[in-house]
Amino acid sequence: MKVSVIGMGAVGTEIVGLLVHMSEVTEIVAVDKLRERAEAEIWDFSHTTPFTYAKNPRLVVGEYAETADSDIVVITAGAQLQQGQTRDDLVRVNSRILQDIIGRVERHSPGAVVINVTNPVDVMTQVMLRASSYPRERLLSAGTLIDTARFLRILAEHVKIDPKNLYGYMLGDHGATGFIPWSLCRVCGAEVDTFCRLNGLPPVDREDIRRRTLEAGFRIFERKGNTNHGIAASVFRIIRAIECNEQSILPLGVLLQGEYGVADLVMSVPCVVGRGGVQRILHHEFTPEEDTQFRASEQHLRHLLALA
Ligand SMILES: NC(=O)c1ccc[n+]([C@@H]2O[C@H](COP(=O)([O-])OP(=O)(O)OC[C@H]3O[C@@H](n4cnc5c(N)ncnc54)[C@H](O)[C@@H]3O)[C@@H](O)[C@H]2O)c1
Repeated sequence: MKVSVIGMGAVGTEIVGLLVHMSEVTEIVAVDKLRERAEAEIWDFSHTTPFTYAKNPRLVVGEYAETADSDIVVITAGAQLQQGQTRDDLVRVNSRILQDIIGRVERHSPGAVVINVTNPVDVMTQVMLRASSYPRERLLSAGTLIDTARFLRILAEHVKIDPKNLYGYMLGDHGATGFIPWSLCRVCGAEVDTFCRLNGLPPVDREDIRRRTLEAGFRIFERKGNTNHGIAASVFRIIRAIECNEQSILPLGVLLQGEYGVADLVMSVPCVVGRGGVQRILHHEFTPEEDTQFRASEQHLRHLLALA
């Protein structure tokens, strides 16, 4: 499998690291407008291969021509969030960058699955869908997978159970209007409140957990100027699901065309992910309160899209 990463900054580099050390991919191509920086990262990674037990993939730094016939293309290129900016401030500048990038990517890899990470991630994915011929199942956004990881981590601390054993998501939008559909969340098969009551734990403060989940990225950003480990692990998780045709359920940003009553908008909902990208969009009956939150996400994303 050949994976190309466009944008070798903090996030792209971390994704390449996970691919080099833990995946089965045979070729990794790195592209960045700062070519020397990408070269340095790839050379540095090449010096890990004598000591790692991974597949020793072919490592290439190149222009778009070298990405030809990629199975997966990950896009992390773009302007970085500046202190005091919201993800929403990036809309205009990143729209222009990504329209250009997706044209080049499609020219060389029309059959690839494209995973977008650049923020605001769902809106930028829709911008690229409009600027290309990729079908919605093969041009998707990392969506709320990172928010879901943060949520599960926080919930895990409350119930004192490994987060991999918990079930739940953050959905809607990777931004201020992301929400937790508690009607979907389960611990040991039980609703979270029921599990806590039966196991001597205090009930969860739902609003507090949502607030902490949404603030987690900003708290990291304030201290180190970016977030990269969690999002890179999220993208690696998507790549593995595709590579192994897992048919795992992941909350990703996908173009909704009537699902959940939403027409023509990329939003994060539970998707079945395997070979070829999003194989199915799952349907869930939200409670009235969750549905209100979902509509708030929809309105927020439509507002941002109008800025693009
Ligand atoms: N979706 C998420 O959950 C999530 C999480 C973290 C970061 N992000 C987003 O991912 C993006 C990358 O974050 P980062 O921390 O790696 O930023 P970064 O500034 O470290 O890296 C961005 C890279 O893109 C390159 N670049 C810019 N324009 C380019 C172009 N036209 N062609 C090729 N390369 C280009 C830059 O040279 C730089 O190396 C940002 O938009 C950030 O907001 C998203």
